[in-house]
Amino acid sequence: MQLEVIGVGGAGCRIADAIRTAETATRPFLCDVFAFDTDAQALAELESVPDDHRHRYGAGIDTGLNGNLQRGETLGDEHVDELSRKLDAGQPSAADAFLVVVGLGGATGGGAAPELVANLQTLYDVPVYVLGTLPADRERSPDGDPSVPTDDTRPSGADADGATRPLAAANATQTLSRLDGLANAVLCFDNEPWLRTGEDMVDGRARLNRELAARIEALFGATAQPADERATSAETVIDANDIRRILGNETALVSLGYGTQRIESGDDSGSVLGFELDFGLGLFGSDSTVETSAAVSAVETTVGKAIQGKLTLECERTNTDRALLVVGGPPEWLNRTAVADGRRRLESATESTQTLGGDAPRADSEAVFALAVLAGIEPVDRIEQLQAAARQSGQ
Ligand SMILES: Nc1nc2c(ncn2[C@@H]2O[C@H](COP(=O)(O)OP(=O)(O)OP(=O)(O)O)[C@@H](O)[C@H]2O)c(=O)[nH]1
Repeated sequence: MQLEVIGVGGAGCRIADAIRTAETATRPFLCDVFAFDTDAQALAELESVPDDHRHRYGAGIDTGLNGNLQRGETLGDEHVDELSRKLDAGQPSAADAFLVVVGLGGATGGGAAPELVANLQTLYDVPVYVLGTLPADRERSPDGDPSVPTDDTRPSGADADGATRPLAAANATQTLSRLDGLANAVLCFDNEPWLRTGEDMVDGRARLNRELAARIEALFGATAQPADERATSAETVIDANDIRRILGNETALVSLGYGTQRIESGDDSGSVLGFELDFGLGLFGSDSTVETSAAVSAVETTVGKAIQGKLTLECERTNTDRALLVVGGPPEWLNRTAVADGRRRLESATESTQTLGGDAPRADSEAVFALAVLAGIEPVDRIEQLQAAARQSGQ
């Protein structure tokens, strides 16, 4: 499966950048990655999006819209054709799906995303997903930078008690409601629980973006054709149709769970943990075998973390309509029975009757991972909290 990623606004572009960095040469899953922003400086600071795939729009706006969603929507409306045309610098028609990435609390990304999603839906015959971050409670400015003063012309103010800043909350709920019926699904990442105590968005965002990018790579990378034709094929392949079936096409909210465990391949003394010694065949070559108990335990542990650990958006697991489990890692660690048990465990945790599972062998990896996709998770407390914060601000 080939994914076309389009970041819009500061958060969207940084996360798109992190996704491109997370892609591995052995499992390419990205068609193109584009970054669109009104903020020239933020675009210049990206690391992996090619220069000719970065585009600044909105003449006369130098440092973003500072949370003014109305302006963002107007700009999105005015520039949507220009942004869509920019995609022709890549290969959008080869994409199996689009992923439009935005920080939902902002104005540039939130303002343009619904227009862009609607336009992509008319131009291409593949699903258009949104990956959106929810604003953190501790934010004091729309881009998460506490040093940026609040714009007094805007209808909001920082909450003394630390509750979600009403403007960011109002922007997020308004953009989510505009996306309803346009995006095939909205994958959510709630910034607040991922920040550490005392950490603000600017300090924490690179780490958060890496966490999120690892999950996106685990999901869409599982569908990639390995670059090396000799690579081990999956027992149960996950393809674009499976992803389409699970994410759906009714703007379901989606949360991702993830667990990973480094595998012990050896230590200085030459003894081997987890591996049965196989001197004749080369200790760590592809002929290495793994103790069944070690493989089963690694799969069980990562699946447990993916299902019961911290999600990108906390929700009642039993509310899930559809679910998918991907278990990946070196092929000799992907114990078939344990992977099948993991899928059943996800099915029972979510009580979903539509649960798929598959494996993603990665000969070059030193970890086993599990990714759980929970789709159709509404109602979600956190979204209701943001709606309440938005109402409180009269937005
Ligand atoms: N996870 C994550 N969230 C971010 C990041 N940067 C900002 N955010 C969040 O995204 C929201 C929107 O910020 P931006 O993306 O900078 O806003 P924008 O779309 O550029 O809009 P304006 O700055 O208002 O023009 C903020 O309220 C934060 O919640 C980031 O790099 N990673």
